Amino acid sequence: MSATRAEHAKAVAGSDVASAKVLMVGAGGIGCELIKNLVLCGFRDIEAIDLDTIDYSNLNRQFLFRAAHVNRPKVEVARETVLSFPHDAGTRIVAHHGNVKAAQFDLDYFKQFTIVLNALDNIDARRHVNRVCLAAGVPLVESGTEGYLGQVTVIKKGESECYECQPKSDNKKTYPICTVRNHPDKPVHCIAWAKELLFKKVFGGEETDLVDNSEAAPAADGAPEQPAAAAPPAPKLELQPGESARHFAARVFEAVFAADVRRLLAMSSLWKERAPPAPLELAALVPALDALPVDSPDEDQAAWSVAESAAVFVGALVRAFELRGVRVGQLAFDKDDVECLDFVTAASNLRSAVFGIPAQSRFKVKEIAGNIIPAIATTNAVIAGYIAIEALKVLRAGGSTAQCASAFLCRALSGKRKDRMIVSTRLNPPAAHCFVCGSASVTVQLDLRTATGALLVQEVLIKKLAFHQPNLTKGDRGLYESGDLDEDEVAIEEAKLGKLLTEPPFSLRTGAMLNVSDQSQSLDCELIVVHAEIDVEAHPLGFIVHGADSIGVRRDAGGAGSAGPSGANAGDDSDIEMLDSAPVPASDSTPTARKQARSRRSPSARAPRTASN
Ligand SMILES: Nc1ncnc2c1ncn2[C@@H]1O[C@H](COP(=O)(O)OP(=O)(O)OP(=O)(O)O)[C@@H](O)[C@H]1O
Ligand SMILES: [Zn+2]
Repeated sequence: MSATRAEHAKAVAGSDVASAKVLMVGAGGIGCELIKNLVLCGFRDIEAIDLDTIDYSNLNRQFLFRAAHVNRPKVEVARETVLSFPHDAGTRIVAHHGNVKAAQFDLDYFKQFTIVLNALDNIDARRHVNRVCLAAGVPLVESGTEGYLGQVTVIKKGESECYECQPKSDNKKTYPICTVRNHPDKPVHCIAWAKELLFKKVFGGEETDLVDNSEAAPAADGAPEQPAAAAPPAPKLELQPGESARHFAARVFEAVFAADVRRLLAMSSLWKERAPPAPLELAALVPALDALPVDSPDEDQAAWSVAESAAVFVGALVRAFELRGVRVGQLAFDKDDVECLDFVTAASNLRSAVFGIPAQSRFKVKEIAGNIIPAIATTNAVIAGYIAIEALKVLRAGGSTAQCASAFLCRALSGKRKDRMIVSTRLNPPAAHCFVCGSASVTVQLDLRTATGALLVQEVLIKKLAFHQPNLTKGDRGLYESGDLDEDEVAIEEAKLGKLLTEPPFSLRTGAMLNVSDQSQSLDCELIVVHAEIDVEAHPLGFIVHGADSIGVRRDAGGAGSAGPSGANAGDDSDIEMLDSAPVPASDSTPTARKQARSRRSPSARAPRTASN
């Protein structure tokens, strides 16, 4: 935008803009565009929060960043670069490098803003900002992009639907852990195994058991089927002193594609109605191990043969040690890292060979394992433009959302006249069933014979319902506390997590009515705990949240009172999560699995820093 156009925008917007105090959350793809729009529109009092640092892969579209900025906090560089553009002399930008969920960004912090603009990439952070803005009564412009699709909407307490009024799917599929570990039947199960279990064990130093012994059927006398009962603990897969990388690779191969497969074969109950797996033998596939070339293969589009996969498996491990040395054991999967991708492709295809599943090309594995939906710079630019437009409407209406709309950027011409890329609709009113902006209660069904404090607090309250620091009470009895606690108090609260919900301090019975409150989100709601036998194949997390659940089925969507169980995809570590590669509708601003994982980094892991001019 030229200086003249900026002058024009300012004249149109008037003094509301110059006097507004605006908070932007996220300084990535959308945020870079947005902060530039804000400054050029004449906003003079801006604060921005982002927890990330600049990566090379951001440079193609996060245009405020250059190669020299790599590893610096995004938010600080965004501020510096944008202040090098023409701007009002009085423009003040405060950059906070930190997590928006950190204690310093509390209700009082949010209350000072005229408007908050989200430029985030994950549901968890969006839910948090949604809650704090509702409590603070500050209008929030929410946005998201995915590939060519994008969306902007405006949220204000009592006026419009909040971020959590409508069901959100995070586009992740979960696969039952037992299927992935013991009896895969799809390529994606093998890719999930290679990426989430084997890779983390070999490269990430995790002590994962690759076989689930609990699946061994009990024999007639009640003892588990052999050899599961006598099964040795999973061997550690680490390079031994004096061992060559090639021989280590061969040992890993033998452990996971032969010994583990024999362990599985011995669980005969698994193979009554399934074709049994067939162990592989490395010597038959790679006859001359010591002379094996270790280069990465050129072939990307066609699936490798089993022998080629075996060779790539060894080659990728050898190269990883040559290139990374002692850092093997602390690596995280990166789809753009050749060794990572070769290893995961080869390992998943070898596993597929064991179970008679078709092999996949490296290209396809990259797509599935890398959760790839390309980020498109133009989509971000269009959406950031719309965020600014909606923000201007709110300011002109004195903080009201009456003139605002939800805008959807579509992939093809759309709308009634089929002549628009951007379709807008009126804002929906708040949903009565929402436990966040309304006063509905939440019901959770779990098996009270086995459910622990950890299941209720960590899985239900934190992961499923997105509480940040939940406090749990029953009447005037405090059951669990989190947040601002000293070390001793933390130890006391942590000890409760191992307790059964039927035991003190919980002492819950079916139908118990609890209160959950979270000061960091200024949210409280009623939680009803109901005992039920949970079908763990259908609900691998071990609970069902439903009833007046904003992430279950809507009551007003036909199933009065019969809200169905919510999806089992709220970030469960006991299942394997993979992003479905299918594109999502524009109405769903979703994150990638990687991004969600990043948002779960604790605030303290990245100490907030502040810079201002
Ligand atoms: N809890 C949070 N607090 C502060 N900032 C956050 C939080 N969660 C996400 N963000 C920031 O939101 C921004 C989202 O932008 P975007 O998705 O374009 O970034 P990106 O992850 O670098 O892009 P890509 O994933 O496409 O490479 C990121 O810069 C990220 O750091
Ligand atoms: Zn709501």
